[in-house]
Amino acid sequence: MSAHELKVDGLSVRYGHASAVTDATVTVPGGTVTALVGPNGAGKSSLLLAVYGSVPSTGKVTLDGEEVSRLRPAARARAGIAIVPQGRQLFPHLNVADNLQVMAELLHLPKSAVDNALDRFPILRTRLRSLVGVLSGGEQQMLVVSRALMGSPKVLLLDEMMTGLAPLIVQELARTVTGLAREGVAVLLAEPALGVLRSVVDRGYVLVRGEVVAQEEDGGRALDDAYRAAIGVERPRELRPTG
Ligand SMILES: Nc1ncnc2c1ncn2[C@@H]1O[C@H](COP(=O)(O)OP(=O)(O)OP(=O)(O)O)[C@@H](O)[C@H]1O
Repeated sequence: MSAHELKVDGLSVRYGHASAVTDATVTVPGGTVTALVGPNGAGKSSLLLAVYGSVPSTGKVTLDGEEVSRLRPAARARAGIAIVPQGRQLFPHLNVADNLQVMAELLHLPKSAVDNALDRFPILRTRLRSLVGVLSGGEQQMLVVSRALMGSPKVLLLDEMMTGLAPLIVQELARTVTGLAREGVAVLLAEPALGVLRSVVDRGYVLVRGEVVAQEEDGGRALDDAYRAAIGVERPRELRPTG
């Protein structure tokens, strides 16, 4: 698969008179995991939602050189942009299969798409008829990722995907995300702290008060340092290089 590329150029999001994102320029090349880090309220979700088209914005979003900024969310999804939203946004009173079916219909996919979506996380096959509300947090997140992957997206936006999950689940999801990036998907993950994701992140941006204040190309550890410098927090002693 060839590598895809998402470009966000001069993107701004306003809610009434309040500015959530100001003139953000971010590139997400396929083949790498790109992170967007910033404190709570920095505008990470707003930027991701604007790329997906579910909040209004100004600026330009292009996917593989084609402008998608004027498309509605369903059309952007069909163009290849997928999102794992913060808070998951599943239908808790529908079962696993029906939650996937809803996305299959949105993307105009054949019935077999539901079955294919389960290949990444086989444990979900054993839960097909379970109501989503009774799944564990980890299973729900696997379902959200499976749902996002149904249309074989070119761009995957992940909003605080790891929050509140057990370390083993985080590792499994991180492996999946890295694999997708290596397949050429342009992966952008937003987190308020990288934590264990430091080791899977290749490059990224620091967002503070809606503005991109730093860009880092040298991996998650360097991005973490840039983030700490931007918000004026020192790295804990155990994370500092020795010697
Ligand atoms: N629907 C909305 N209406 C009005 N203001 C909003 C709305 N959504 C977000 N905001 C405001 O926009 C700013 C950016 O919020 P956003 O959720 O994008 O940040 P974030 O970095 O994702 O934060 P968090 O990590 O807490 O989700 C915040 O000041 C927030 O209060």
